[in-house]
Amino acid sequence: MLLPSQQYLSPFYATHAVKSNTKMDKLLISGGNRLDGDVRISGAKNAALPLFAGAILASTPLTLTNVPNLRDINTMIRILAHMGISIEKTSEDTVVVNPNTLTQPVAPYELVKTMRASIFVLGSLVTRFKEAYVSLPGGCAIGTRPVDQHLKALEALGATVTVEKGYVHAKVDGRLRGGRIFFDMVTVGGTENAIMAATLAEGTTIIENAAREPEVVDLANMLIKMGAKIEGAGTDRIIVQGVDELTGCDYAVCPDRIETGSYLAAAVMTGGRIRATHTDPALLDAVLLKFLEMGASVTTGTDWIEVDMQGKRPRAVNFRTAPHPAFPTDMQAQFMAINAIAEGTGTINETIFENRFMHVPELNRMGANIEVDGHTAVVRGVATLEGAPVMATDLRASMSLVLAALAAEGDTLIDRIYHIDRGYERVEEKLSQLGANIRRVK
Ligand SMILES: CC(=O)N[C@H]1[C@@H](OP(=O)(O)OP(=O)(O)OC[C@H]2O[C@@H](n3ccc(=O)[nH]c3=O)[C@H](O)[C@@H]2O)O[C@H](CO)[C@@H](O)[C@@H]1O
Ligand SMILES: C=C(OP(=O)(O)O)C(=O)O
Repeated sequence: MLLPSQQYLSPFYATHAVKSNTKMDKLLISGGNRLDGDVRISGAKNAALPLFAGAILASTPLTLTNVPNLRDINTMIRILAHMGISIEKTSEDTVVVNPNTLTQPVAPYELVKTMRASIFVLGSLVTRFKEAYVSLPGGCAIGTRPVDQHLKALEALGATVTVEKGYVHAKVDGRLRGGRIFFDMVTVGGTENAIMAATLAEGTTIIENAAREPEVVDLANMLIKMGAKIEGAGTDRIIVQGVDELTGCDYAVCPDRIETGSYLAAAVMTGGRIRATHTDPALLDAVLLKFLEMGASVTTGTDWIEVDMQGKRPRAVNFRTAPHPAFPTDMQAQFMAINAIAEGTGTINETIFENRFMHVPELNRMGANIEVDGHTAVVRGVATLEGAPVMATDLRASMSLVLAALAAEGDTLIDRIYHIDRGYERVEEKLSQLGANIRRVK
C-alpha cells in the first residue's frame, strides 16, 4: 500500500486553514455575564463531512459553500488530499474538490485516528474507484463505535470487504450492484455510506431502518443535484436507483443544528437572550420544545431562532436521547449543564452511546449534583456553580463545560480545549460578541 508524501492543497488552503491548536490550549472563562445578542451559525460539521466524501463520486469538480472552518473539516480535506484529490479553498467558506486527480484510494491511520467520520469515504471510493483502504477508526471517548453496519452495507452491494492490519480493504470487480440493506440499529454514518455506495451501483438499492437525520437529507440533496436518483431521504426507507455517472455541482452545507442549539442553550444558562441567525428552526424541534419546557420564550423566523430567558432560572427537564426526530445525543451534555443549575431534578437517559457521561465528574467539580447509574443521570439543580479547573473529554462535553463556566461564580479554566475546535468555529469570538468573558490561553 502506497503512502504518498505529496499534498494537493492550494496555497489559499495552506494559509487559511484553521491552525490545529496545540494540546496546551485552554479556555479561561469568568462567569456571571448575562449573554445577549445575535450569533451567526456556521455550516454543519456533520453535514459537511459526508458531503466531502460524496464529492469523490463526481466526474467533474464540485464546489461546496458554507463550509465551516473546523479541525474535523481540515482533517477530511487532508484525507482527500492524501489520496491525490485536488482541493482548492477559494474563499473562507468555499472549497472546490476535483476527485479526478485521485492517485490512490487510501485513508491512512495517522489522519483517520483523529476523526471517526473518515470512514465516510469508504462507500464513494469503492463505487467510483472500485477499491478502498480506510484505516479502522477505532473507539473514542464516548463509546466503542464499531463500523460493522458500514461494512455489512457494502457487502450487501457486492463488495468484498476484509480487515487487514487495521485497515478496511473493500473491493469490487466491475460494478457494485443494487441490493437490500437492513440496518440492525439506526446509524447515521452507515446510512450515509450506503447511500453513497448505491448511487453508482447497477440497479436499485433499498435501505431499511435508515437514519432520518437532517444531515442524511442534506447529503441526499447534494447527490440528487449531482444526478443521483434517491427517494425517501428523511424517512426510514431510502431507495437509490444507480446511475452511470454523477457530475459536480455547487452546494451549500446546511446550517449546524447542534451549534445552533448550543448557543441558544447559553441564553437559557445565563438568563439571557440570544438570536441564532443563518440557521433553520425546522432542524431542531425536539430541542426547542425542551427550551420552552425550561421556561424560555422561543420565537422563530425563516432562518433564525430567538431564545429569551428574561433573567429567570430554568426549570429542570427530563429527556431521553434517540435517533432523529427525537432529542439528539449531541445536545445531551449541554442540557445536562442547564439542568445542573435549574430548579428541580431532571433525569437524562442516554440511549445512543454507552459512555457519553464523561462530563459528569467535571460538572460535579464545579458544584453540580449529578449521579450516574448506567445510562441514566439524575441531575439535582443547585443554586450556583463555582468556577474550577476542569478538563474537556470530547466535543460536546467541552461545550457543556463552557456553558457551566458562563453561569458559574468566578473563573473556570478548561483544559484540552482542542476537542471544541473539532466542531465549534471561532467559539471564543462568537461568545465574546454575546457578552461572555472568555479567552484562549496557553
Ligand atoms: C460525523 C457525524 O455525523 N457524527 C454523528 C453521527 O455519528 P455516527 O454516524 O458515527 O453515529 P451512528 O449513528 O452510526 O451511531 C449510532 C449507534 O450505532 C452504533 N453503531 C454504528 C455503526 C455501526 O456500524 N455499528 C454500530 O454499532 C454506534 O456505536 C452508536 O451506538 O451520528 C451520531 C448519532 O446521532 C452523532 O452523535 C454524531 O455526532
Ligand atoms: C460525536 C460527534 O462527532 P463525531 O461523530 O465526529 O465524533 C459530535 O459531533 O458530537
